[in-house]
Amino acid sequence: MYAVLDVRNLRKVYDKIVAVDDLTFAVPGGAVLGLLGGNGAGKTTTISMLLGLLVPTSGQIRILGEDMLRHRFRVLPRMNLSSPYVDLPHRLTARQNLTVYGRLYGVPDLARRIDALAGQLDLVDHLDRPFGHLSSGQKTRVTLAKALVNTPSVLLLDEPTASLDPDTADWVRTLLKDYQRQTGATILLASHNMQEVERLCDDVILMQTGRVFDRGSPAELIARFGRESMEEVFLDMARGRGRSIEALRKVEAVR
Ligand SMILES: Nc1ncnc2c1ncn2[C@@H]1O[C@H](COP(=O)(O)OP(=O)(O)OP(=O)(O)O)[C@@H](O)[C@H]1O
Repeated sequence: MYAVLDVRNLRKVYDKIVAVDDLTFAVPGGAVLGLLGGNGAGKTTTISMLLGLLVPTSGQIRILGEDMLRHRFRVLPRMNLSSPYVDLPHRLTARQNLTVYGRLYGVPDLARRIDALAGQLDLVDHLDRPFGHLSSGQKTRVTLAKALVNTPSVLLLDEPTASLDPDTADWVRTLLKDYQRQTGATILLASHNMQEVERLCDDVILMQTGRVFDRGSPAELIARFGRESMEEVFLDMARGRGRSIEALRKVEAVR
C-alpha cells in the first residue's frame, strides 16, 4: 500500500544526546499513527524533522511521495502542524494571525474559512482579540485553527489537547476524528495522553529514548502486554516491564 509518510532509519544526534535512533515507519493514506512516549522520548524531534525544521543526522523521509530532504517545498503546502511550541504574534488578533497563515497557504475564500473554523473551535467571541490576551486553552484552539486553515492532507499534531480542560479536549478529539474522516487526511499524533491515543489512533509506536519500543494498534498492544488500557501499557514501558520490539523479534527468530 502507498505510504503517505515513509520514514527510514531516521536518526538525530544533538551533541552527545541521541534523540531519535533508527526510527522506521510507514503510514498509509488516511491512517492515524500515534507516537507515544514519555518526556524526552524523541516525539517532538521526530515531528520537527518531518517538517524540515530540523535536519536529520541520517535517514530518509518521504511524504506524499516526495523526498523531504530535497523537495520539501513541494509538499509543505499540503501539510500543517499544531504544537504547543508554536507561538503566534501576540499583538495580532486571532483573526489577523489566521489571515496571515491562510494567505501564506493561498487558501481560497479565506474569510469564510476562518469563520467556519472559529465556529467549529468555539472561537467566535475571541477572533478579534489579540492573541497574547487569550487563555492558554483559547490559544491552543487558535493554533488548531491555524493547523486546519489549508485543509491539510498530512496533519502533524504535537500534544494537540495540551492545556485544554477535559470537556474541551474531548470535543476537540471528536473534531479531529471528523476532520480525518471527512478529508481522508493522514495524521501523525505525538502524545502522552493515553485516552487521546486510544480514541484517535489506528496504529501506535511506543517510543523510548528515541527508539521503537513496540508497535501495534491500541487493542494489539493492550492484548500483547496483557493489560486493560493504554495507560497500563504506558506504565509498563515506563517502568521497564514491557518487551521491546527488538526483544519480540529475537523471540520470533528463535521460534
Ligand atoms: N535543541 C536541543 N539540543 C539538545 N538536546 C535536545 C534538543 N532538543 C531536544 N533535545 C533532547 O533530545 C531528546 C528528545 O527530546 P524531544 O523534545 O524530542 O522529546 P519528546 O518526546 O518530545 O519529549 P516531551 O514529551 O517532554 O515533549 C531529549 O533528551 C532532549 O533533552
